Amino acid sequence: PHSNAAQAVERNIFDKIQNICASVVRDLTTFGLCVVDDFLGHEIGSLILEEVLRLQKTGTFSDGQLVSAKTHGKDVKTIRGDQITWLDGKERTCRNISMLISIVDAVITRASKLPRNGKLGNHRISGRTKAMVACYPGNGSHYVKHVDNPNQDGRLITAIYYLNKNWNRETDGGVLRIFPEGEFWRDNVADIEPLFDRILFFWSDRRNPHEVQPAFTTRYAITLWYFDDEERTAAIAKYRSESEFFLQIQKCLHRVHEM
Ligand SMILES: O=C(O)CCC(=O)Nc1cc2ccccc2cn1
Ligand SMILES: [Mn+2]
Repeated sequence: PHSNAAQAVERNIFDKIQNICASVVRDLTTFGLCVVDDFLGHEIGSLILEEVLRLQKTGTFSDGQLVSAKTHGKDVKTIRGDQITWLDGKERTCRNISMLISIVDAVITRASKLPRNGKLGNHRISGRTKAMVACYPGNGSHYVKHVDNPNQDGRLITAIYYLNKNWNRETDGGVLRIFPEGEFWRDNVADIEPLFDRILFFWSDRRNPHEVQPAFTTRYAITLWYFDDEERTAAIAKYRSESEFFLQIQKCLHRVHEM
């Protein structure tokens, strides 16, 4: 049996998760996005940051794709964009990142099962991608405006956990600018600073085009994408039939060459 103190802590965490789920449902339904600050607390956030820094030191990050920085329309130099690595959360060396993943899983699962769960009510969520750990080197690297899931690949919600202590948008840049569609926003944008221990949820589809503005300090984030069951199943079936189709074409072409 737990001590009273442990029971109090457990109840506190449970209440916290309940409140977060309620705000995820309310804010996704009303604004198409939801920001939660002080998600895990300073100690756990710092442990996660340490693991990410260790991953970077051990060179598991891929080299970020090259992006050309344009000035007055001329390609002045190609700079490295974000460096990324994918984790399934079972790695022994990333226990704290694994804990983050299971907590976000719990929040999304519970939010999608709450009664009166708004627009989440139309979806069954039972899967997600691996966790993508991203690092912007801070050399002015940015991410061009895009939609995460423009063509129904199954991804419903993007969840991004930020790890950047003492971030100052004036000097460090790196703001995530979302151009949400929907009545509430009209022509306004949502500028999200990548603050330490902040988590952001938003619909992954065309409702939320977004860009990362040039970052001038190293900028870390961990992203998870959650699948809508139906859309994901359809996307896999479509992918299978398309690759079948291309295999058939290849065989025909191959036969033509042999003739
Ligand atoms: O770091 C942020 O604030 C968000 C950055 C961001 O949008 N990253 C991102 C990264 C992606 C990598 C591969 C495929 C699609 C992707 C879509 N979005
Ligand atoms: Mn994106």
